[in-house]
Amino acid sequence: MSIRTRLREVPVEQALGLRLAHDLTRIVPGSFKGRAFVKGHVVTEADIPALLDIGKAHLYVMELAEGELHEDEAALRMAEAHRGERIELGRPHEGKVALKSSIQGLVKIDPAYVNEINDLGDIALATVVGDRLVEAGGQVAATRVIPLVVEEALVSRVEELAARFRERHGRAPIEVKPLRPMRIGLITTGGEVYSGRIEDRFGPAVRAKLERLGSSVSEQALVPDDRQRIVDKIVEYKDKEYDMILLTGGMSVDPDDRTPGAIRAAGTDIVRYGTPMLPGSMLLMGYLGGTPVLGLPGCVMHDPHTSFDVLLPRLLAGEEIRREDITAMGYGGLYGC
Ligand SMILES: Nc1nc2c(c(=O)[nH]1)N[C@H]1C(S)=C(S)[C@@H](COP(=O)(O)OP(=O)(O)OC[C@H]3O[C@@H](n4cnc5c(N)ncnc54)[C@H](O)[C@@H]3O)O[C@H]1N2
Ligand code: MOO
Repeated sequence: MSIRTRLREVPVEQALGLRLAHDLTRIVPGSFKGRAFVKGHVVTEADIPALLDIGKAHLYVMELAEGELHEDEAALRMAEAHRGERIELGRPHEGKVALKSSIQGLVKIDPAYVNEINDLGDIALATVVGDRLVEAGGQVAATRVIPLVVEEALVSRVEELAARFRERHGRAPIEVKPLRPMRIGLITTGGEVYSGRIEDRFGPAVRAKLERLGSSVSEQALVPDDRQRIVDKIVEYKDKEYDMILLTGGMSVDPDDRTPGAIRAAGTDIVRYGTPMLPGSMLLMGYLGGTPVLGLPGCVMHDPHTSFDVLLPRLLAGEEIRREDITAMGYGGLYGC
């Protein structure tokens, strides 16, 4: 690629609307040294006296050749091509444009698409990992071109790939899904809690995780380690049409661990018992007539980043969790346990 954009020297008074070819420095001895004007800045009426003040009677301006784009415009056009619903663009800063979420939600980014764009060369598209929670105002990606000036054809190619993605998938390559407020039934198993030997600490922890994402526990039941009692409660909560049923306690290998068997016996289709993520490996994911049913292992009570915390935003965004989604959680799923 040979760039034909040229530098031209012009008197300051004739620079209105032209683009600075490089940063201009201002020095005030003892108090300031820094950039007064940034490379790529388009000169305005008000800038002219300020430029004369820092001793610039002539400037180098950039004359973009036909079919070439300045880095700021290239970044803006690419960001616009990638972005979908609930994504806002930042202003170009040092040639890069940020994509930020306008809400708390689930960020969707297609990894194959990101690779395809970066494989074009002369482009950086850096993103967070998709299918994760993003807070309102949180940055999910940033993009730029590498040289100061690029062929417009490169940006057009990005726009074509983005358009093709939209056609195939019915959505933009980068977007954020809103979370739905859900009503949740919580079943707390464990004889030690049921009998009052110890205070329930799982309930408050699960409530806090749900409320932070706009959902709430509608009802909580304490149940002893008795398979039939747990089954009955699951069926009761299904009949009450809660959006999701969560169970805590008894998820591992002790003789008193009745919860996975009870979830199965209630008629739940088990997507997977056991999740390749640490912490949270003993999590069970299933569906009972379309209602998500999860068995939550002990670490969910005290650890802020478990397999439950990864799956919850997806469930609240209304996504169905499949076996392959659980399988994929192992790569990058070691958080320390
Ligand atoms: N040999 C193995 N040991 C453990 C395994 C395993 O697979 N093999 N799994 C480990 C993992 S991972 C977890 S997590 C823990 C606990 O799993 P459970 O979900 O079965 O938890 P419990 O045994 O029911 O309880 C553990 C601990 O937490 C207290 N607890 C439970 N519920 C409440 C509550 N609502 N409020 C307060 N405290 C609660 C309970 O009394 C126990 O002290 O197992 C590992 N070990
Ligand atoms: O499932 Mo355990 O909760 O990994 O620590």
